[in-house]
Amino acid sequence: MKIARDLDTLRPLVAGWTAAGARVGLVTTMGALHEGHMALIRAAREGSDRVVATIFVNPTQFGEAADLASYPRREDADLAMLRAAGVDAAWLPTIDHMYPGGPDTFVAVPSLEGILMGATRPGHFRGVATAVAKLLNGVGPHAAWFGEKDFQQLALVRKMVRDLLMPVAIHGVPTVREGDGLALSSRNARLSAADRAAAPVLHRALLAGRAAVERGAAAAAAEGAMARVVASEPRAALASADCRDAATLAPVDGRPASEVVLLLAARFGEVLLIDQMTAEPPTPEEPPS
Ligand SMILES: Nc1ncnc2c1ncn2[C@@H]1O[C@H](COP(=O)(O)OP(=O)(O)OP(=O)(O)O)[C@@H](O)[C@H]1O
Ligand SMILES: CC(C)(CO)[C@@H](O)C(=O)[O-]
Ligand code: BAL
Repeated sequence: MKIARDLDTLRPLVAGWTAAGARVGLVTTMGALHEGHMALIRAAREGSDRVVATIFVNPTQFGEAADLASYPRREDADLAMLRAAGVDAAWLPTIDHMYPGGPDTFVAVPSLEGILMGATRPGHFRGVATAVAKLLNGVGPHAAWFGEKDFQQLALVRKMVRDLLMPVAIHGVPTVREGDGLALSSRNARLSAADRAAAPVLHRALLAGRAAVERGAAAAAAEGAMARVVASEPRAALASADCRDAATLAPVDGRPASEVVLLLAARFGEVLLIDQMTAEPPTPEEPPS
């Protein structure tokens, strides 16, 4: 596996592969890798001839300096995991390479960046869109893979790529979970033992929300069902519980007519965890013929 820190190293490598007819796939990460990231790498390997993985803790998507400072960094272990997973090149850009002269030019997706998690973390998605645009431009892949756990991020990246006519396919990968249902996340390592034991309440709440949607309940009732399950866990502080149209993230009035996504965010101590699940409403009864 090649390791590149600047574009002068990365670009000739990718250009050589592309010239030889290889399809180059991309997986972007912020490091502290786990099995969720490995699922993205496996999907990228299946859909590409060469895979580039990036590790970059992007400062412009962090609101609180403390969150950025405490973000886990484990470069040696991460590189060993990428190598073992068959990644062809790891790109670890420096802050100066990503933001020469400091952050100035940004990519905005106003319809998606201020809602849901964007309301809880102002500025976060502008930073994500900007970093992803730069990583896509740096590598020039035929396709890139993102986790459904960060559902709003995936929707935002799809929209940005469509709106900016970027020649890349965006693929979603289902959320990888621990045996007790907790979605794998780099942030889980920051949970106390008691909060770690409490955190699977998010998954149970999503299952309750999905059951409500599948019974034909209104979106507000599914949101209420999720909120009640989270409230039953004293260590969890609910940040948001939403039932939205899965394709557009628009609010749903009354009973959903098509696939929805249930989105949950809750704090366990200082740690904000998110999770999501899609759900299909029951098909309406066929009118008698
Ligand atoms: N459990 C998971 N299953 C599938 N994909 C995941 C999972 N966790 C993260 N990903 C995906 O991995 C990519 C890189 O995410 P990132 O490096 O921020 O990891 P993370 O564990 O989500 O970290 P954080 O704690 O900041 O949320 C994103 O596309 C993200 O959606
Ligand atoms: C997509 C991403 C790499 C942008 O910094 C980050 O938000 C992440 O790891 O999910
Ligand atoms: N996985 C999303 C990155 C973040 O929370 O900043």
